[in-house]
This record gives sequence, C-alpha cells and structure tokens, in this order.
Amino acid sequence: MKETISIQKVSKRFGNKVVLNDIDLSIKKGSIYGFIGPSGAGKTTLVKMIVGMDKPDHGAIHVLNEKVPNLRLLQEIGYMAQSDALYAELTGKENLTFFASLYKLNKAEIKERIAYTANLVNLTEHLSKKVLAYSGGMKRRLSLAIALIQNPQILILDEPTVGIDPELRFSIWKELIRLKEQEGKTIIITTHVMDEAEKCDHIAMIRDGAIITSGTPQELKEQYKASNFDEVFLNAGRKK
Ligand SMILES: Nc1ncnc2c1ncn2[C@@H]1O[C@H](COP(=O)(O)OP(=O)(O)OP(=O)(O)O)[C@@H](O)[C@H]1O
Repeated sequence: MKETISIQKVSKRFGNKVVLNDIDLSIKKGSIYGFIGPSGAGKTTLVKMIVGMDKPDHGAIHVLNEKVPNLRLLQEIGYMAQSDALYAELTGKENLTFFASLYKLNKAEIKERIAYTANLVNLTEHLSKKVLAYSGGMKRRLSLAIALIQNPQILILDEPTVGIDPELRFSIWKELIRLKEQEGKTIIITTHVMDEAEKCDHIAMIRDGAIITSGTPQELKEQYKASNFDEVFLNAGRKK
C-alpha cells in the first residue's frame, strides 16, 4: 500500500514547552489512523501541522509526496477542527455553499456534495436555518459536512464525534469505514473515546508530545495484555 502521509522527526515547542518531540510516523493510503492521548498530549498540534496550519520547528511532513505546507494540497485535505469555524449569520446551506465554492467544483457537483454531506450528518431538514440557531452537536455535524465537501482524498478529523449522540456517531463511523474501503480515503482521527480507537486500523498513543506506542488495535491489546483500550492506554503509560 502507498504511503499518503509521512512525518519525519517532527518537533515543536511553544515557548519553553516541548509540545512534540521527534515524532516519526507514516500513514498508508486507505486506512483510518487514530491519534489517542490525554488532553494536552499534542494531538491537535500534530494534526494542524499535517494540514499545514502550523509549522514544525524541526523535521518535515509530506502529504501525497508534497512537502507541507502547500496550497495544492488544500483540495485534497478535509479538516475538521475542534472548534467550529462557521458563519453564524448564514444558514447551514449557505455555509456549505460558501465552503464548496472555495474548491474546484462545478454547480452540479456543489449541489450533489451538499446533498450528500448534509444527509450523512443528518442535517438535511435544518439546512435553511441560520447556524446561530443550531445546537452544539448540530454545529459539529455541519463542521464535519464541511470537511467532506470537496470530496478530499484525506480527512483529518479532530475529535469529530464530541457532542454527537451514539446513533449518529455509529452512522458516521459506518460512513468513514465505507469511505476508506470503497473510495480509498485516508482518515486521521483524534479521539479520547477508547471504543473509537478500536475501529481504527492503526493507532498512535501520544503522551507528553511523544508516541508512547503504536500498532493495530489487536497488536496493542496483545502487547499490553489488555482486554480493552482503556487498559492498553493505562498500561502503555505505566511502561513509558
Ligand atoms: N498556540 C499555542 N501557544 C502556546 N501553547 C500551545 C499552543 N497550542 C497548543 N499549546 C500547548 O501545547 C500542548 C498540546 O496542545 P494540543 O492542543 O496539541 O493537545 P491535544 O492533545 O490536542 O489536547 P486535547 O485533547 O485537549 O485537544 C498543550 O500544553 C497546549 O497548552
């Protein structure tokens, strides 16, 4: 399988604080890769650097064989940040149309992508409401729809299911797995939710800016003699 994302010896500090320390990893095309770790571990900093929103102090990141940051990659990376960047005075549909217009999509494609993404996140009925009238969960769902709007090859989702009810969380995961299997999308997800970790093909556990362990869910459970992911995480932290 081809490598879609390659991270080589990436370090980053904010002031005196080392937030990422010598991170090396590669992510294969058509896989779901999870970054798991406690609050403040450095997950968001890492995903922002993959997207090209922040620069490493040392090391390099390549996405689809291009060095990041690179404007050409914007079409190919869908990013859902932790905080929603939405236009509150616009309706859900206007938000989607605006973000779709930033990409190389014709009118018919924009219409088709809005219908697909809104349906995926269960917002079709609410598209004509202004975003200021949306609940927190609806805003998260709209942000997820926006991340998918240009049909990117790579999806980078920073805690996408926070504030989303279990039923919709289930259907979103089903779709992420379909996107991976049928469309070969590469998906990076950060999460605190250990049962989501189990759905990833590969996991990197991050703590204090370092990858403390990585592998498939099965490999990690075997390595740490754990029956579930909470245990893997606790045991991995102890053995650091
Ligand atoms: N722009 C910044 N300036 C200074 N410190 C920062 C900045 N961004 C992040 N940090 C610090 O870097 C560390 C890692 O933050 P980061 O947001 O990457 O963690 P995280 O693993 O994503 O946490 P969470 O799960 O809570 O989102 C934290 O200590 C945070 O306070």
